[in-house]
Amino acid sequence: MSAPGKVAEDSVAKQPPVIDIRGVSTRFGKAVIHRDISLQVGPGEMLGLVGGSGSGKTTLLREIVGLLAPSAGEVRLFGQSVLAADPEVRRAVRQRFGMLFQQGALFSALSVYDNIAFPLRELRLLDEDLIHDIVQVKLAMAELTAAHGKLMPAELSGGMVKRVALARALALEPELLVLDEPTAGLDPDRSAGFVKLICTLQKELGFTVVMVTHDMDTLLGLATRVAALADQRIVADGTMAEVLAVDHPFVRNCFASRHAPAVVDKALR
Ligand SMILES: Nc1ncnc2c1ncn2[C@@H]1O[C@H](COP(=O)(O)OP(=O)(O)OP(=O)(O)O)[C@@H](O)[C@H]1O
Repeated sequence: MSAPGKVAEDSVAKQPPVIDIRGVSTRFGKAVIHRDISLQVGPGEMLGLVGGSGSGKTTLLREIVGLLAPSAGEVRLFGQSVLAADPEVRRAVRQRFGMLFQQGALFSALSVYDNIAFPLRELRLLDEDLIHDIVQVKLAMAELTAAHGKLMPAELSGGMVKRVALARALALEPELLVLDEPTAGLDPDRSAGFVKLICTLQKELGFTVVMVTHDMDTLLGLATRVAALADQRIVADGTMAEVLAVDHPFVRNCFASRHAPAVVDKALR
């Protein structure tokens, strides 16, 4: 008979990874973007995906959330295929992650309130009183007030747009947050504030994060693990210190920027 602690450990060990990318290859016409990529991300991890321009980072994020089918291989979220044939399975998987993509951050014709309420209304399960209460909670989580709810997206600063998009991504209490360049277009102070907000919420709510970023401060502030995409594959994957130890031209160039000393110091501390 196994000890009670052993049973608990076994059940944790059997949890499927939150993201399971298996043998993914991507082609657009003759261009090969990914070649046989496999990558698993476990609960609570915060993975930063880095790579040169055009290396296929956003494409991989689109495949993770099921917006694009890989040419070969499969992406599973929470143990289920994101492109499952059964629409009920797809819907259930869809409700377990939130995303914040660079393009189309908010619906410009809807108020802040209605943007955040949108995924809640889509469920067709909640009455308007409950939706109202949830929207207020999400506004507060994103450090916004009820008054912000009345504004239209065009009336918001860049930082506020990001916060509203984050509030909307968190509306359904996702277990996974997918972020494409979350701090792009923000000045360093706003960027640092947004990174801090995501970190605080992740500590409170425990969601898993996968993020694409070019910004070293964002990477250092958020990622507990880094994967580098180059030559159509993952050429480095691990802690920042482990990635820095990989001898690959992209890794050397990427971290040989003006930020390199800070990155190396923080990673190796
Ligand atoms: N739908 C598509 N049809 C054809 N080619 C595409 C499509 N989507 C992306 N590509 C091409 O695939 C390559 C990878 O694009 P992707 O946007 O994933 O790169 P990225 O690493 O995110 O780049 P960046 O850092 O510049 O945003 C690019 O050459 C792009 O032009």
